[in-house]
Amino acid sequence: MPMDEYHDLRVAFSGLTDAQWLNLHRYYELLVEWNAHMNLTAITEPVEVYMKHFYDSLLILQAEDTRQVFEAAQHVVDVGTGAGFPGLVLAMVVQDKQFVLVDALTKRLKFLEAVCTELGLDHVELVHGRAEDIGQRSGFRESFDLVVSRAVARLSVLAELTLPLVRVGGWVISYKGPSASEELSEAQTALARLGGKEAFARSLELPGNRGMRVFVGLSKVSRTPKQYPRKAGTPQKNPL
Ligand SMILES: C[S@@+](CC[C@H](N)C(=O)[O-])C[C@H]1O[C@@H](n2cnc3c(N)ncnc32)[C@H](O)[C@@H]1O
Repeated sequence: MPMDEYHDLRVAFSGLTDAQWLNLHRYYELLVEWNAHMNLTAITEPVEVYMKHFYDSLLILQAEDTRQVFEAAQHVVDVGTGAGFPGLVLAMVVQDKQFVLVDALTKRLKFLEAVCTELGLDHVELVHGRAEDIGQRSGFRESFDLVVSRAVARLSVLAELTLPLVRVGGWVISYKGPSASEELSEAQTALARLGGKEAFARSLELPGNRGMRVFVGLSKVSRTPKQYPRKAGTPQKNPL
């Protein structure tokens, strides 16, 4: 990486310790290495990975309302984490919480396992499965303080994949883009049925014209009725 780009990145990530910075670097190397034989990310150029995956994942720590929710949470789950965004990046810089990373694809979990083992991230649990099934499982259902999720489904569907996992009083923070307000109006029935309530939509710019991140915060105000989530595939085929 050219020195000026390295310098700009170091400034963008200046809140990190040297150890965290080195861990992110190793994560980057493993991501690109594994990506050569499996589909983990379309973005591989170093600065773009750092900004669009790592920096974006950590943006939740920057706005006041999202940071407060995140800091108050002890037990966090990332639904549809893929190659670890945002959950694994957050776990690399925050050691005093328990993180669960869920994904439906085994091969992505294998990659995450390799990263966690090499970097000694023993506060991260990897769970293979569909959110619809995990949301009905005891030990997972209504047991998390916070669900985070990026690029998994529209809010009307995502609400059914995430709200059943959250305890009453907990939160879902979804990493959305400019379609957030449209998705929110489409999701009102789902929120009402699942015990969720729209609490905030916070927009932040990614540096260098890389687009806008809109965090949608949903609070869990009442228990989710037992029939939700419905069986795997139904939320997507027939959104509430
Ligand atoms: C487009 S990728 C996004 C990955 C990552 N969150 C990111 O932002 O780069 C969507 C991921 O969600 C997972 N996924 C989709 N539906 C799911 C479900 N119902 N339960 C668990 N994982 C799911 C997919 O396997 C995939 O890894």
